[in-house]
Amino acid sequence: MELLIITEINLTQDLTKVLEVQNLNFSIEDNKIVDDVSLSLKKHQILALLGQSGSGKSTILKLIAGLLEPNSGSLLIDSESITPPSGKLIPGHPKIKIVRQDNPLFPNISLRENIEYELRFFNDEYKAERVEKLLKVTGLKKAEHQLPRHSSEGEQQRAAIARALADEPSLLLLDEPFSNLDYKNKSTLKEEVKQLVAEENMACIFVTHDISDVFGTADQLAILKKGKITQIDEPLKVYNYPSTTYEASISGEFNVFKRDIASHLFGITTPKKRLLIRPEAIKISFSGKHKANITAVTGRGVYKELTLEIETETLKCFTMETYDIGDDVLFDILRYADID
Ligand SMILES: Nc1ncnc2c1ncn2[C@@H]1O[C@H](COP(=O)(O)OP(=O)(O)OP(=O)(O)O)[C@@H](O)[C@H]1O
Repeated sequence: MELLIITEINLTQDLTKVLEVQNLNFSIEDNKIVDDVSLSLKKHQILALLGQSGSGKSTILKLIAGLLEPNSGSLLIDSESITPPSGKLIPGHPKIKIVRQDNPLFPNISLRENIEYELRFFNDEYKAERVEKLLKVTGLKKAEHQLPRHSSEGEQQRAAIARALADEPSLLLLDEPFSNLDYKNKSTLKEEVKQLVAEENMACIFVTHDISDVFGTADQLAILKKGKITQIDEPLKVYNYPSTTYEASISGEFNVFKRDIASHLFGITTPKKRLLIRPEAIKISFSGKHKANITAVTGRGVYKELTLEIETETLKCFTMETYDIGDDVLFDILRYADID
């Protein structure tokens, strides 16, 4: 009978769930820094945390890593409760690794030796095999004997990630892993992180200020405001259908119109107070339904931002085509979001 009950419990457990955060709260004196945060992550999933500076992104990572003790809430890793750091000699859970910008590599040993150091308690055979694999997947084989100070920012960042992965964690936490990298290094590292998360059978949370880091990398995007998650969903859903102008402004540019104006100008009836339109959702074409006049053209690198005037309203859109101030254009609205 007892055996039967245990089997039933195991069957209801989601074995792919790596992390479960429930109602996490953290304050410093009266200042609420993390406010009732809940989230969960399965194996192979990547979650991005995006929010204004000071919205609590790094603090959430530190709480999950066990570097800070929450005031309340619970954390489960691989369905096991994590003990908060108080009284522990080494804080944190061995299956959770965090890479922060302020925990640099050991300066006087090579990138390879930095990774090997994490594996010092393992036997030589496993150590050699693991280091080789990590050097390969992080693209560091050529740079393995370099000292950190003789290595590029990208190589140092990759070595810090490889070092964190040495001991096969279930969850990798990355605090702003892509900042300070040039475009090429950034896209390489983003691809490597995705590959590592899949190959190493783990989950990952990364913090960023830049929405472009999120697309193509993260499966889920959480927007933070004053310590609270205000929206969490697939990145494109958050981008195309932000809940409020806060989520919209954190993730890009937008146009917003009051309900009656939207109905009058575009014939769109929103059930909410306002209509939000991303500049990319406006398509200029000869068969467009709406007519506007171009009042400004601003260069934005490879594309241009056009300001369109319709009656007394203006609306911004992006284009790769050449237009001049004063041109009349026809356009369609491909997508919009209803917001309060
Ligand atoms: N040790 C501390 N003492 C007092 N306030 C703190 C401490 N650590 C963090 N804070 C405050 O908590 C808030 C959240 O900080 P946190 O570093 O988590 O934000 P963040 O979203 O990661 O910001 P950024 O994007 O600028 O790195 C900030 O207002 C910060 O000033």
